[in-house]
Amino acid sequence: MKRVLPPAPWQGRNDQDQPEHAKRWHHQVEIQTDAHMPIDVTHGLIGFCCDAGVRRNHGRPGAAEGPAAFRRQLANLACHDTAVRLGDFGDVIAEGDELEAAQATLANSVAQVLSHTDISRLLVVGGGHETAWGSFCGLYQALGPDVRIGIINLDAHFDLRKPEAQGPSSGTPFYQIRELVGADNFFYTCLGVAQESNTATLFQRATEWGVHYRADHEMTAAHLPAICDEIDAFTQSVDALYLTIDLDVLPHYQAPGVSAPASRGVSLAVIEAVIAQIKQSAQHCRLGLPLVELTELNPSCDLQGVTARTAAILANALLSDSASAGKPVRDLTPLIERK
Ligand SMILES: N=CN[C@@H](CCC(=O)O)C(=O)O
Ligand SMILES: [Mn+2]
Ligand SMILES: [Mn+2]
Repeated sequence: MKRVLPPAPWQGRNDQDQPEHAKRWHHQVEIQTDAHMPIDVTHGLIGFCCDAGVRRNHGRPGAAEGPAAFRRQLANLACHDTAVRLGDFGDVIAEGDELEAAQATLANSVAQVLSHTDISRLLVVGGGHETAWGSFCGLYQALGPDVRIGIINLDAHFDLRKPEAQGPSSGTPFYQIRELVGADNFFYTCLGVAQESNTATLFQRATEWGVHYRADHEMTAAHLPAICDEIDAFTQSVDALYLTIDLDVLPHYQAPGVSAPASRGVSLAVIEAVIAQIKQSAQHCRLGLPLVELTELNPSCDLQGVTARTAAILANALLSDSASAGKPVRDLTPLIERK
């Protein structure tokens, strides 16, 4: 198991017309070339190159290539928040079926970056949703067991499967997290659940475990005021937020490049509004939103890079404060009457 520097340089357009006002993300990136040399950045990025979790969950492999496709798309997006300096801390690469070792390396990398840098937010990109187990363990390691971590998962799936004989997979991370933190410290909300993609067993488990969830058809613009209130209430019961986004929460035409594309899905506009609300609510949370994540990007199933580009657009919203998705939800929904 290893952690390596980004395999390809960050490249993009260099506009000659007033270049100081023509910044793109590749201009804002600093690569950590020496693990012992601190870099002066505001945000961080770690890639997780892993197919083992999806393979064990009987899905379509290809997520190991996600971080590279993501970097290529983010590099050329215009960056309007030039205060952002994004530190690229490289990729954790899983070899073969060595899932648990790769997750442990990811956890150590996340904990190291969160504990030894001054960044306000770390983005983990890649893998199937088994990434969440590594990321969460890193956050838990960095914050300590007494900190109540609220998990917000935007996903068509609960991912509350009990690990089977072959071990954990992309379908088990939140089951594993509850085992780690204990029932009383498990604060989990799952938004965008597709009824036909989760068995009755999983719905029953979610209900018994007090998981707050919303179905995909309850995630429209008309539902945003209620969703915002729920996010606010959830945030008030925890010390820190961890937002994980499984790209299969989006409709298949917005995110075809995932293992399990959604027929219905939640629109990008609603996902962006939810992100904006989470960022706003996190300001009232003692430890904010230190960790965000984008999973299940599978370039081998993608069409014209649309899923990678969608992931990059979401990253722009997660990491920058001047993207349209950074505006308070209430400003984005002036026509919706609040209850
Ligand atoms: N992370 C993915 N989880 C889903 C995959 C479903 C599928 O492949 O159809 C799950 O295990 O339920
Ligand atoms: Mn998932
Ligand atoms: Mn999913």
